[in-house]
Amino acid sequence: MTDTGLPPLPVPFLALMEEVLPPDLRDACLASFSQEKPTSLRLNPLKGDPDETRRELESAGFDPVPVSWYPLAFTVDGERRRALTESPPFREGRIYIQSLSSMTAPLALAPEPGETVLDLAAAPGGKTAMMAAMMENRGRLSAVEAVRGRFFRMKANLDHQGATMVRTYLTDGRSVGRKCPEMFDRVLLDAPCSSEARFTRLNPESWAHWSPRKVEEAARKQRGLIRSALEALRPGGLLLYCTCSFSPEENELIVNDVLRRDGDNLRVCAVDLPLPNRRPGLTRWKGKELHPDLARAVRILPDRLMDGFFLCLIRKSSD
Ligand SMILES: C[S@@+](CC[C@H](N)C(=O)[O-])C[C@H]1O[C@@H](n2cnc3c(N)ncnc32)[C@H](O)[C@@H]1O
Repeated sequence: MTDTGLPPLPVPFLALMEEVLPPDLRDACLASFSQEKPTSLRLNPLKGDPDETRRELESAGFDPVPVSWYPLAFTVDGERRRALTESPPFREGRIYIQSLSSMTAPLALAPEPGETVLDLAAAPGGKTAMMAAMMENRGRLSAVEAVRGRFFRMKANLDHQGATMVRTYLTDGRSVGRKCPEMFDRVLLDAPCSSEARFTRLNPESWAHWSPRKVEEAARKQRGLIRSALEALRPGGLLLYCTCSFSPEENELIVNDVLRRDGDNLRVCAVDLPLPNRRPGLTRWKGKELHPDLARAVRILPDRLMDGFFLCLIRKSSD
């Protein structure tokens, strides 16, 4: 037990945070692991008029607070979460409860109606459904998931959200690049990861399965998935790689690996998201210089509203 009376975070994790967090923000970031965040939600235009849904939430006393960088996102008091899940807008799929960090990935990739898009690690489908809404259910959106139980949960979620354009595939994402080379305009790889950004001292179970070895296992899978994602991307297309982990081994080092192998054909692009808590990706780790383009990757630092997140937008050259 520590000052707050809450269980302490694991020591190796705290050592990692010491290295990856900017010194001036370290205390505030670490304090966020002890705080209950508000519940965030996204209005779903595929199932109802967003203005009407927002007014309905207001009339029901949820006091939705707008999020400055995304007009369809709101937060409500965390104590109202249960009531929210029992409300008609939630039951009818007109809102989706989703972390704010999670919403940044589709926004950074910015799929457009009519495009051909791949979500390579998609369950439970929150980002897939958001992309279907951004694409107005027009074009082609393929969602791949390797774990059977999660796959069927995703299908039910997509159905509930009115994401009718999505084709779902129960398969290993590492095989997709080979089967569908250069097919997609945009690819989202929200990679399976060690989920370090989900840790909360309010629930020690959140890190029960974590260890530095798990990070290495996740990194191995991520290396296979990113290669498949790049193979599936058409020349000139965009890949968004993201995780909810802090470990550079799962983030910058994964991208560094593909940039070193195929740097002439890949370029890291700037992500246009006005978040106050974003910082550049690392360009140096454990005494090793990384590809300088990684400064254009984004580390979202945890705060009282958002979980930590990593985003990297990569364009494949068109020739
Ligand atoms: C971070 S979660 C995705 C969350 C999802 N994008 C969302 O926002 O709802 C990563 C997913 O990848 C799945 N996964 C793990 N290994 C995979 C593989 N080899 N191919 C495809 N999906 C995989 C996991 O089961 C998990 O559902």
